[in-house]
Amino acid sequence: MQSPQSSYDVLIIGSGAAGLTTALRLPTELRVGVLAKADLAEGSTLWAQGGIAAVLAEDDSAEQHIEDTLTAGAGLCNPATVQRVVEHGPEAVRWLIDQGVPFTTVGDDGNTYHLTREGGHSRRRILHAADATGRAIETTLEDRVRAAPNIEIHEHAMAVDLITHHRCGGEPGVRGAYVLGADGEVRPMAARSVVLATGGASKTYLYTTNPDLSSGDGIAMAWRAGCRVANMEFNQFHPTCLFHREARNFLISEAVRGEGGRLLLPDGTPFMHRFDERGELAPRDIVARAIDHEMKRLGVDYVLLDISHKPAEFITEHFPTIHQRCLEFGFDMTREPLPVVPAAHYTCGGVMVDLAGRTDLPGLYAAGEVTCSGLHGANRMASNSLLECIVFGRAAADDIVRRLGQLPEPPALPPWDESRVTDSDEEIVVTHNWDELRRFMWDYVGIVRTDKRLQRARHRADLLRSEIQEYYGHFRVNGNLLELRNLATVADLIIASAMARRESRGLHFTRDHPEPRAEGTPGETILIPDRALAVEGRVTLGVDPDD
Ligand SMILES: Cc1cc2nc3c(=O)[nH]c(=O)nc-3n(C[C@H](O)[C@H](O)[C@H](O)COP(=O)(O)OP(=O)(O)OC[C@H]3O[C@@H](n4cnc5c(N)ncnc54)[C@H](O)[C@@H]3O)c2cc1C
Ligand SMILES: O=C([O-])CC(=O)C(=O)O
Repeated sequence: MQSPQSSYDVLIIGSGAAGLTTALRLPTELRVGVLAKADLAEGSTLWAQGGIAAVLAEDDSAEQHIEDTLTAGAGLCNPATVQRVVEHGPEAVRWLIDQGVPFTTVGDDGNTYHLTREGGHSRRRILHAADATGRAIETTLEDRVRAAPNIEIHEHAMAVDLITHHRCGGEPGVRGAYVLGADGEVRPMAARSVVLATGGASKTYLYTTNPDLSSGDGIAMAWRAGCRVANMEFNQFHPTCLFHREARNFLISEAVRGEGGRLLLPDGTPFMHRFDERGELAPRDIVARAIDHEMKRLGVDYVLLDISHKPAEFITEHFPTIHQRCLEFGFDMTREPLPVVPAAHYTCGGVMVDLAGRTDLPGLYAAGEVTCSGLHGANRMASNSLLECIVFGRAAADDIVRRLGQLPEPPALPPWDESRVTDSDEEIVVTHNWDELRRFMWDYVGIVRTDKRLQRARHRADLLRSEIQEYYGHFRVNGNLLELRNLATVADLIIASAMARRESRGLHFTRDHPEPRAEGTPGETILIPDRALAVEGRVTLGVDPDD
C-alpha cells in the first residue's frame, strides 16, 4: 500500500552547515523537512578542522579579506559575491556563537577569540574550535535543529531526483523530490520550495579527505533537472593528508602550517620557497602542485610536514585531534615529521546560484559546497567554505520567506516507477565501476592534466555512463547504484569543463597549455544541460532588487 505523501513548505536536502543553517533561519511557522543520507551529523562539515574565516582582528579589514580571496581565485571570483560573503562574515560568526559554538578563546574574558592562519590569508583571521571546528559547528546546530518543533528530520533518506513541472504540470519549477528510505522504498516528498545542501563531489577521486557521502548528488540532480553548473574543472586538492596505507583520507590541517609547520623533502630539505615566496602559506593550488612536482621528480611516495620544533604542549593544545589520530597510526607529531600527500578535498564548481542562493529553476535553492556561487573562482581559499555555508544558508532562507507566497502549494505527486527488478548479482559490477571511475579520475583528471589524459578519461567516462544507464533502467535502485550514477554525471561534467579550458588557471593545470590565457577577460566554464555544451563567458549573478 502506498504510504501517505510527506509534504513541506521547505524541503532541505542535506544536513551539513549549509542545510542546518537554512533550516534554523526559517521561521517556525513553516513546515520544514531535512534529509540526511546517513546520520544527521555525518558530512564534510563534521570533519572540518582549520576553522572559519572572518574579519575580527584590529589589524584586518574587509578589503584585505576580499583581496586575498580574489587573489587565490585567480581571476574567476565574482567580486559581488566575495564582497557579500566577506562583509557578512562577522555577523555569521556571531550567529554561530549565539547558537553556542565553542570557538577557542584566549585570555580570561571568554570573548576574545584565538585567530589562526592558513594559506592565502595575509592576516590571522581564522576562528576555530581547536582542530575540530566542524564538529563543534555541526553538533551545536544539530542540537538546535533536533529541538525545533517545525523541523522534521529524515535520516538515512537519500534524495534520488528532483520532481519538477515536467512530471506534474503547471508553471515551471520544483515540486519536491523522490527519496530512497532506509527500507529500500522510494517515495515522493512534496514541497513548495527545495534547498540543495548536499555538499561536494570529491568522492569522484580515488584519494579524498571527504567522507563517503560526497558523491555530488546535488550537482547531478540539479543538472538532470535542467540547471546550469559552472567551474567543475576546479577540484581542490588539499596538500597535506597523512600518508598511511590505512589512512589515505586523514587530513592534516593547513593550520599546522599556519602555526609554523614546514614542508620538507624526505631527506629533510625545505622546498616550498623554491615555488612561491609565501612558502608553506601560498594558496593551496600552488602548494599541492609543488608537492606533486617534488614527489614525481624524486620518485618518492610522500613529503614531510614538520612542526616538532614547537613545544609539545603547544602542539597538543592546538591540534589535539590530529595529534591523537596520528598516534593511532604510529606517528608522534610532537617528536617527528609526518609523511603527507595531496588528496581531493573541495569542489569549487557546482550549481550556479545568485546572491540569494536561487538556481535556474523557480523554487529551487542551493547553498554550500554544492554550489558555484562565485566566491571561490578558480581556487578556494582555506576556511572560506564554512563561511559560505552560513552566509548563503541564511540568504536562501530569507529569500524563501520573501517569495513563498508566490510558490504553489505542494501538489499530489506521481509515485516512483517501481517496475524494475532486483538482481543482487549486479552489485559486484557496480562496485567495480566505482573503483574504475575513481581511479581514472585520479590518474587522468588530477593535479596535473594533459589533453591526452583528458581524452582517455572522456573515453572511459562514456563507456561507464552507458553501462550505468542500462543498470539504472532495469534494476531496482539502491544507494550504491544511485551514487555511482551521480558520480558518473559529475565526472562527465568535470571532464567536459577541463577540456573546454585551454589554459592553466588556479586549480586547473594542464601541461599542454601551462600558462593563463593572456588576452581578454577570463570566463567561467558554464555547462548547459541538454546541449551539454561548454561555453565560456562571464556570468552575471543576479542581485535581489529588495536588498
Ligand atoms: C576533512 C575536511 C576538512 C575541512 N576543513 C575545513 C575548514 O577548516 N574550514 C572550511 O571552511 N572548510 C573546510 N572544509 C570544507 C567544508 O567542511 C565543506 O565545504 C562544508 O562543510 C560543506 O558543507 P555543506 O553543508 O555544503 O555539505 P556537507 O557538510 O558535506 O553536508 C552534506 C549533507 O548532504 C547530505 N546529502 C548528500 N547527498 C544527499 C542525498 N542524495 N540525499 C539526502 N541527503 C544528501 C549528507 O547526508 C549531508 O548531510 C573541510 C572539508 C573536509 C572534508
Ligand atoms: O584545516 C584545513 O586545512 C582545511 C581547511 O581549512 C579548509 O579546507 O578550508
